[in-house]
Amino acid sequence: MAIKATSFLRDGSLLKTQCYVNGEWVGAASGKTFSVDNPSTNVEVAKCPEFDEHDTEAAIEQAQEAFRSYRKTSARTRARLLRRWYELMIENVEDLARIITWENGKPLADSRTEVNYAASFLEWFSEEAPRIYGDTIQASNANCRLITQKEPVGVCGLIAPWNFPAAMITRKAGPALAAGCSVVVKAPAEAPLTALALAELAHRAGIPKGVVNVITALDNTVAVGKVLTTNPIIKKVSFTGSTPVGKLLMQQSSSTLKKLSFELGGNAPFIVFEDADLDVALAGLIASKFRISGQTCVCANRILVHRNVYDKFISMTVEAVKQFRIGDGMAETTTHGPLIHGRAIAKVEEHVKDAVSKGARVVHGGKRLDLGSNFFDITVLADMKPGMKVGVEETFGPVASFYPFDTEKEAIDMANDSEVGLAGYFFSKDSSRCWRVAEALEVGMVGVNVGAISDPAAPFGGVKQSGFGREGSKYGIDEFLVTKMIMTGIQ
Ligand SMILES: NC(=O)c1ccc[n+]([C@@H]2O[C@H](COP(=O)([O-])OP(=O)(O)OC[C@H]3O[C@@H](n4cnc5c(N)ncnc54)[C@H](O)[C@@H]3O)[C@@H](O)[C@H]2O)c1
Ligand SMILES: O=CCCC(=O)O
Repeated sequence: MAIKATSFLRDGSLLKTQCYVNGEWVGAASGKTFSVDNPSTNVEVAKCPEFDEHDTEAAIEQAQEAFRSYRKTSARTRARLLRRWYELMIENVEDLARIITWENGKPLADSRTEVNYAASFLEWFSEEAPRIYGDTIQASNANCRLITQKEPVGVCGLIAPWNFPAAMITRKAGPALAAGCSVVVKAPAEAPLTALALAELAHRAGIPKGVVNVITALDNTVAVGKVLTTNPIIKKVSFTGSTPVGKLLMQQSSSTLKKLSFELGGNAPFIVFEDADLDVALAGLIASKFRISGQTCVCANRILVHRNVYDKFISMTVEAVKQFRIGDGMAETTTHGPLIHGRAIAKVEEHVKDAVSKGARVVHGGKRLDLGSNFFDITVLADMKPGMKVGVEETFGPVASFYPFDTEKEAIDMANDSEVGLAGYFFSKDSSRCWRVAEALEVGMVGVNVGAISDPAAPFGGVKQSGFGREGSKYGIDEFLVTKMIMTGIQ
């Protein structure tokens, strides 16, 4: 039974439960809906439309129509629209944060941080929009003049995950709109209300109808994804999510050779050298490992600690996690909330059991909590060994697993022993080592003596099976642009 949100939102009209297509709020043609549940309580918070292939195709066609005129707007106009969208997010931080916590479960403080982070991508790309440049090139033929100009790639399909239901959308929609593209956003089924609230703010910001479209689906996710990756109108797919789904979408997108950027899963190494400042390393670990209970792609997943400081650093970690307050994300005192759903809990539980069965030691936590079906205790595992599932797969939960090492080479080899390469962190006071290790790590992003690396100014993305393309930064807009060469013959 859906609960009324107006009781805890200042502006109840931000809670939208229909899809946003061509500037209008619409349901699925079939009338079907799916339910969105609060992970803290498992209580249904809303129902959203179950879009199917036909609904999706209609949204894509509207986006195509909008693209024809939007691509011709001036960069300054697009900058102002994005700026206004940004300002509206900032004016509504509290309501947006509450919607995130309601459907995603993360503590309110984390949700507020996410809204500010998400808005920062709109601000950043409002500033990038007027700074799209081409080149003047010396043609080989003296009778020709050669320039390049950047053009918007076209209608984009944006597919985002539930763990950052605001930021993973603005990090794509911001550069897409700045470049002059229109978008069809497939909101995550677990947390679609945030995306719909963002659409409402885009509407209020005056973004022309059809430029931003937000659609929802649960059971039809695969069918909707198939349309977004095969429909010839879509020229670009930007996907953030797991590596297995990324592989499927890449295969599907090959049928029409779409431009792609894929932000996929991670398995971040976090190395603490003997010469590290352990207090700094601990602060970095708490920020990296336990942010939204370990459900981020850049979470430390394998904590490699020099044997001489191994026991001490584990004790320090246990003392720190004892201060956490696990509970319903809506309570201001909560520091760590539930996991997103039962499948996430089952995976964490399986990883812990697997590690223990192969000789790992549970130093803290290790089990479900009696707070609701989606709560798992903050867990610290010691004596980890290669081959345990925690080290091989992305756990995506509150499990800190510690591996001892003896030499720098051993640490680097262990860190690089992964199919994926998104983020990596290490802590050391030796500046030569800092350069050596930063350059040796096979990842797209390195945190040196820092555990929080997310910044709209920084290029975010991975190598290996963590995907390709960069979001944020001066590079993020290129993902939504194509280069046109114009050669002019002169008489
Ligand atoms: N690299 C990054 O920037 C980044 C950021 C956040 C999350 N992630 C990754 O995302 C994963 C967690 O998110 P998730 O559980 O939502 O991932 P997921 O891959 O299951 O889903 C991501 C999105 O894709 C949709 N989806 C799933 N199957 C689809 C299909 N066949 N066609 C079209 N869409 C489909 C989902 O509904 C969701 O909207 C983790 O692996 C995490 O590391 C990566
Ligand atoms: O989950 C991955 C994204 C996290 C971030 O951008 O900080």
